[in-house]
Amino acid sequence: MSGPVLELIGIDRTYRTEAGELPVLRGTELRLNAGELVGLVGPSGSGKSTLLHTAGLLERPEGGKVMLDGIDCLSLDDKGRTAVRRNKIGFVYQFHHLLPEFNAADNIAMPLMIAGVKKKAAREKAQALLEVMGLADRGHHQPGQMSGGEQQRVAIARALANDPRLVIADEPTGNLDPVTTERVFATLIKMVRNEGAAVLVATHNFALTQHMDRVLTLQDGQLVDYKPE
Ligand SMILES: Nc1ncnc2c1ncn2[C@@H]1O[C@H](COP(=O)(O)OP(=O)(O)OP(=O)(O)O)[C@@H](O)[C@H]1O
Repeated sequence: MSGPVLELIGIDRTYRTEAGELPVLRGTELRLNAGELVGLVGPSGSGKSTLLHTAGLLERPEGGKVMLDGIDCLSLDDKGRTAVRRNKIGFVYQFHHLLPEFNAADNIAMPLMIAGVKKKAAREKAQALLEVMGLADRGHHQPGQMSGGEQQRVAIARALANDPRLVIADEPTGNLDPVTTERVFATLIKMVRNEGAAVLVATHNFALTQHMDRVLTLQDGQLVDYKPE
């Protein structure tokens, strides 16, 4: 598909708190193309999570448009937005949120089955992803039987299971040591480049930004190119 994967157009998001109104996104613009890996850095409280939640259709802004593969997502009803989220977006979080009572293969296969893929095909896809992640023989292990880095690779495989067009990652390697961080991130990059997805990664880890095509930061609610001092 040609055209940008994700377009945020004039996004406004203001939190209303007891202390008054807190504008976080102000006419924010973003365009992400297929195969593009974009980092989002900036101080705590600058609005990174708000931006990711907006792009991931988890939060509804007061103004603007979220276009995903040309679909005007905010004009959809809840059911339509949920379908777009399930079919087109993969999420990776700092803490993996794997289901502890299910093994690695089933954790990866689950979103596929929820999306209507038959069990056998979902299991085959899960196994293929485990192989890419270097975890071919770990499918039957539960998260508690795996290291932090292995669990995070399972979580990335789960996020990529339904071939998302957009991957949203919030501190995807936040709780990992530097060596595991590089390994996990390299795997994420490899998969994303192969699949041609677009990726938006919020991180405090500047070492990771060397792998990115562009690095942005939020300044007064607007995205600007990040320039190291
Ligand atoms: N639900 C909410 N209600 C009120 N204020 C909120 C809410 N969520 C976030 N905020 C405020 O909005 C601002 C942006 O928060 P956000 O979580 O997007 O920042 P962040 O850049 O992701 O921070 P961090 O790096 O610490 O995760 C902060 O000042 C935060 O306190």
